Amino acid sequence: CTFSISNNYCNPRGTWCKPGDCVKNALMNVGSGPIIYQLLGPCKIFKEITASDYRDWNCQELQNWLKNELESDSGVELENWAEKEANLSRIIKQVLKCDLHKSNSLDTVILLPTDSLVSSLCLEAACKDLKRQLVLSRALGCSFYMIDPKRFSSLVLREEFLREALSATGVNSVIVSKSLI
Ligand SMILES: C[S@@+](CC[C@H](N)C(=O)[O-])C[C@H]1O[C@@H](n2cnc3c(N)ncnc32)[C@H](O)[C@@H]1O
Repeated sequence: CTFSISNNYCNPRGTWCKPGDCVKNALMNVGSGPIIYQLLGPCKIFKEITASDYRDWNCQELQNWLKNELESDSGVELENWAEKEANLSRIIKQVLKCDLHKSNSLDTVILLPTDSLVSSLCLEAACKDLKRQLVLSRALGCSFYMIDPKRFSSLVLREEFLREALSATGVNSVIVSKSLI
C-alpha cells in the first residue's frame, strides 16, 4: 500500500503534500471488513487510522458505526469497552473503498505513505495464488473460513514461505500465530 507521489497534490484532508511526504503515526488497514476488533490495539499507538475494504457494504457498516459512535459520544461516563470504541472512532479518519487487485488500490484517492499497514485475514482472502505477494497473516494452513452458514476460501500459507517472502522484501519482524482450524 505505497502510493507513488510524483507531483504536489492535495490529499483527502485538504492539505497540500509534496513528493517524499509521509503521514507519521498513521496506520492503513486493508480488508477491514465490517468490524473493528483488529484496530482496538493499534488505536492506542497510532494517531490516525484509515480503514478500507473491497465490499461497499463493509465500508458502509464501518461508516454507520463511526457515525453512531460519534453521535453517542456525549460525555456520559462510559464502560471500559465503550471508551475503547469511542477512542477508536476518533482515530479512524476515513473509510475507503479498496481493491488490492488494482495497481492503485484506492482508485482515485491518493494517500501519503503511512508508517504501518495491517492486513488481518485479508490478503489470503483476496488472492488466489502466491505471485507478487507480501503476506502478513495469522491464518497459517487455513484453506477456508466460515461465516455461518457460508464457507469462504482462504489461500493455504506456510510459515517457511512467509519468512522467505518477508525477508526478501526487507521486512525484519513478523508475529505469527498458528491457526486453530
Ligand atoms: C476474512 S475477512 C477479514 C476481515 C477482518 N480484517 C478481520 O480480521 O476479521 C476478509 C476481508 O477482505 C476483504 N477483501 C477481499 N478481497 C479484497 C480485495 N481484493 N481488496 C480489498 N479487500 C478485499 C473482504 O471484503 C473481507 O472484508
